[in-house]
Amino acid sequence: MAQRTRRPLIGVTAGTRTMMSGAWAGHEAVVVTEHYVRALREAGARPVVIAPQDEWSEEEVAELDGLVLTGGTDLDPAAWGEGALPTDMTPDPQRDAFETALYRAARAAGVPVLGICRGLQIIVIAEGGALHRHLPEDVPAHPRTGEAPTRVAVDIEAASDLGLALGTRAEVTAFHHQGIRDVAGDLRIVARHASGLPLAVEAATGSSVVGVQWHPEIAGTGGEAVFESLLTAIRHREVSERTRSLV
Ligand SMILES: N[C@@H](CCC(=O)NCCCC(=O)O)C(=O)O
Repeated sequence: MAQRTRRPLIGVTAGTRTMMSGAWAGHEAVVVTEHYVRALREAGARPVVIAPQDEWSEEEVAELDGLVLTGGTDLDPAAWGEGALPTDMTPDPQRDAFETALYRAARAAGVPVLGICRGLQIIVIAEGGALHRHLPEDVPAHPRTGEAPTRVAVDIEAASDLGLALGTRAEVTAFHHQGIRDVAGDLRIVARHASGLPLAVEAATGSSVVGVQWHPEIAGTGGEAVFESLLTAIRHREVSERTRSLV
């Protein structure tokens, strides 16, 4: 086993899917694409998959160095006071509640958070915001990104962690049919598409929170800098905690 220093421990959330074949057909499986694990490993981190069937205490979340909220199905619109629509993907309220609790515990503990696609939407709703339910109807000027992974251009605030990581304009891979309608709480919009649709948020104060509507974990899409930015936030936290303990 290679001798190495302790890599930052980053929790990676997951969804569930029913096994379709084999001895365990009909049983639930924990699912996360390997892209997230590979992207974190290549950034020098130690990814640990967090099963949505589990329950983590605030103390256990505080043991993490970072948290990545991953992509997946639509959120339950009841969370922001709306009803079901025919365009909705089947929500997973248990996963919604679990990831929202993880996010809140991470924020309380000062653990840096990166939200990707659905993960960004979990952050927006947890902070009191709301989502467009079906972009082809709600923002017709926005490219159709719900049918297949699609390359789109995004304009990024220079004075933001994402701006430092990616510059003020980037081409990214998007795969979503819902999007940010309103942000609230401690979030600020730091990136938009030319259609006007917000595509990324960051926390205005406190520990690092970055949420992107696109998929930086997909290899060859230029997303590495987003994961390096998470690792930088983790290092900054370690240094500030070490400095605080010396005072
Ligand atoms: N359902 C929401 C979020 C879309 C999303 O997270 N897509 C990625 C799915 C693949 C993965 O698991 O990463 C929407 O459509 O807006």
